[in-house]
Order: sequence, then C-alpha cells, then structure tokens
Amino acid sequence: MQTYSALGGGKLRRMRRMFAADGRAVFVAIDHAAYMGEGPPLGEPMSQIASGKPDAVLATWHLARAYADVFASAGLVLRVDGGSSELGDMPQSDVNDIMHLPEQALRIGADCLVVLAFPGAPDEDLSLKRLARLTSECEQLGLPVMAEMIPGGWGRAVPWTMQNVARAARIGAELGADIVKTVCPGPTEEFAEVIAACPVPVVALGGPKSESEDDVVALAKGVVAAGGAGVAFGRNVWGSPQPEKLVARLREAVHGS
Ligand SMILES: O=C[C@H](O)COP(=O)(O)O
Repeated sequence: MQTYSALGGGKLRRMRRMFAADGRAVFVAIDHAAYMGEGPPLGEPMSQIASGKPDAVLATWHLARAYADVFASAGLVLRVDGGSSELGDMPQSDVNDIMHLPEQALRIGADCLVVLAFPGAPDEDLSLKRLARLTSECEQLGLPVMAEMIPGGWGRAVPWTMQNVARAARIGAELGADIVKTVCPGPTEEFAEVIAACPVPVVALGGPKSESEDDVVALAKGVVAAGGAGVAFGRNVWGSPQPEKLVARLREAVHGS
C-alpha cells in the first residue's frame, strides 16, 4: 500500500481528505460539461451521487462552488486545464492554458488539482512542461496534483499498451504528480505492471458509458486487486439511473465496505 508520510503536512492532510485509511479512493468525475457533451445532469442527480458517499469528486470551478454543500463530506479535485470544447476544434493532444490558479483553487476548497498530460504525443513537451510547472508551484502550497496521463494523447499517437501506460504513469510521477489517473487498456491483472512502475497512487479512469454496471464494478475490483488506489469514474456513474447505488457498489469494490 502507498503511504503519504513523506509528504509535507498540507499535502498529507489533503491526501487524507481524498484517500481513506486503506489508501484507496472512489473519485466521481463530474467535470465533463466544460469540454465534452452535456455532462452530468444538475440538481437532484448531484445529491444522489453524494448520497453514495464518494471519497472525492473531480469537478469544474462551477460545480465545485455550486455543490459545495452537497459534496461537503467529499474531497475536491479541481480541473484546472481546459480552454477548448466539443463545439470547437477540440485538440487531440495539444495543451491549453491552466484556467484557474492554485491560490484561487485553495480559496474554493480544492484538495487537489488535475491536469492532463500526453507523453508520446507529437507536442508532448507542452503538456509535460505544464504539469511540471504546476507541481512545482503546488508544492509551495501543500496542494496535491493529480496527473491524468494519456500516452500519445486522445489520438493515440502511441498505442495504449500496458507498457506505454506504465511509462506514462511513471513520467507523471517523475514530474511531481502526487496521484496518477490513467487508462487501463487491457485485462486488469496486467494493470499491476502500471502500479509497479509508478511510485505514487494510481487510479483508473472509466471511459464511455458501459451497458453493464456489473462490468464497471468488476473493473474497479480488478484495478484494486492489481494494486491500484481506486477509480475515477464519470459517465458510468452520473449516467446511471441510480448513481447512489453504483457509487455504493464502487465503494464496496474499492474499500471492501
Ligand atoms: O475527468 C474526466 C474523466 O476522465 C472522465 O471520466 P469517465 O471517462 O469515467 O467519464
């Protein structure tokens, strides 16, 4: 199991706001509407997600503020990259600005910031340098950074093999990320290769809505069995007719209770 004892006090406390005593977490991603499709429905569905007791939510600036009370018991990961959307010419890899500064993020209660990075993409230097700049800045504030490491970018300029995912995860950690979020591109047993390569907690992202919630839960179980620190699932959770139940099932899969 990963421990955070080497981190400074601020980071340690914020990591504990997201990760339970077992070192694992269920993150629910609700940031999609800023860049991808309609995103999660507002209002009551947000309360339903919260009722399932996710360890943390991964949110946009708006949702972090508007649902601060609803998600008061959950950690907050704030998406700070962006600047393009599906309505425009959404890039496959090249990198937009940091939209919200770390000090501003602290003011609205963020426990962690998240940005994408695309090692292996033709313009990899842009996202890797951005990640490194952000982690150095956040170090001064005791604010953890989650790196969403996508080998080759969404256009898959390099194939999503387990080896490439492992390399991407390690690169994220080397550039200062405290948590790596990435894809599990094959059988979950093989995800152990990614965990072995990466010295910080790794959580798996979910991807498009699955036909079967049992498959979603099985993915979470498999990731944890392979040594992963949990999951960061979005569409499958807020696209569920009963998000509260699914979050509770994911908790069971990740924490065993
Ligand atoms: O932050 C956004 C997530 O990576 C998307 O989550 P999802 O792929 O499970 O919908």
